[in-house]
Amino acid sequence: MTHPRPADTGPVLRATDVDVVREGTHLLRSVSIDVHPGQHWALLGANGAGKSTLLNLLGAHGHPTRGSVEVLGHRLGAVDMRALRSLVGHINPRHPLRSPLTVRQVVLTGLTNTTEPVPRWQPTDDETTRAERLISVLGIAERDQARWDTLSQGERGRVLIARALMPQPRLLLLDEPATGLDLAAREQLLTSLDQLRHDHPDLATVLVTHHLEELPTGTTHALLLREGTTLARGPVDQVLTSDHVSKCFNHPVHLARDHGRWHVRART
Ligand SMILES: Nc1ncnc2c1ncn2[C@@H]1O[C@H](COP(=O)(O)OP(=O)(O)OP(=O)(O)O)[C@@H](O)[C@H]1O
Repeated sequence: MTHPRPADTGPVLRATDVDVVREGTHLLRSVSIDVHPGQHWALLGANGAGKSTLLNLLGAHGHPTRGSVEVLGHRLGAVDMRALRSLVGHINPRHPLRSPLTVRQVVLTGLTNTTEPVPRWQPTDDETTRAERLISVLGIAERDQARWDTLSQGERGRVLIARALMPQPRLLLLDEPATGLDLAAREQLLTSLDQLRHDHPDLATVLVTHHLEELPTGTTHALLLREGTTLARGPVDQVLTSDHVSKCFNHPVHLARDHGRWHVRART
């Protein structure tokens, strides 16, 4: 086993002909994806299509049954998975924090990769400035000193994105980040994601959702999964068509894009 260091060139993610079989069932079948710096992928599919299964592989949380997965240039199976995971910004929506930390303290725990602050550890001035900048980009600057247990679900989601970005990962994985948010919170989150992508042009992201309305305007590519197989994959305007989305969700829909955002309605 080697200790991984992020490779500087090539795709940040490469999955090639991946199968995942659990208890005799194919959860993924021959799925491939290459994600390069600066690309922002949407992973779409109906309930049970295999999105979370694929995202877990891409975040080095599991191994494929067949095929290969390379994360930041390191092939799963040949590196220390825990160390590799620490290089990927992966957000756990059920962040298991118990103590009443402030927004800023939670964001800073992204540097120590711990839930609670490490005793006697102090951030440098640069690290504190970066935390402040991320808190501002994520639109939660007024809540900087608010305690975690007083935050709304939408605010917590944005704190966790800022936390995941503290170690300056080259890859950010987002699993349904807008689930449960009200209209304003969802729109603030999407604006923040677009701002983030603008500020960090080399950052790559993969975002899972079933709702096309929840895609940020900066989405560049999409992979549509249906029953564990790839229905379409590539640049977003080629993949997100009414025909593909109707097949993906097994329901006739009309898809439109307006001011960079997508809207879906049932076809009559
Ligand atoms: N360990 C397992 N053993 C057997 N089947 C599993 C296992 N884990 C997941 N599944 C099944 O695999 C399928 C894909 O699950 P997955 O969570 O990846 O789908 P998803 O696209 O993320 O779905 P959702 O949109 O509902 O979150 C589902 O039918 C699920 O029930």
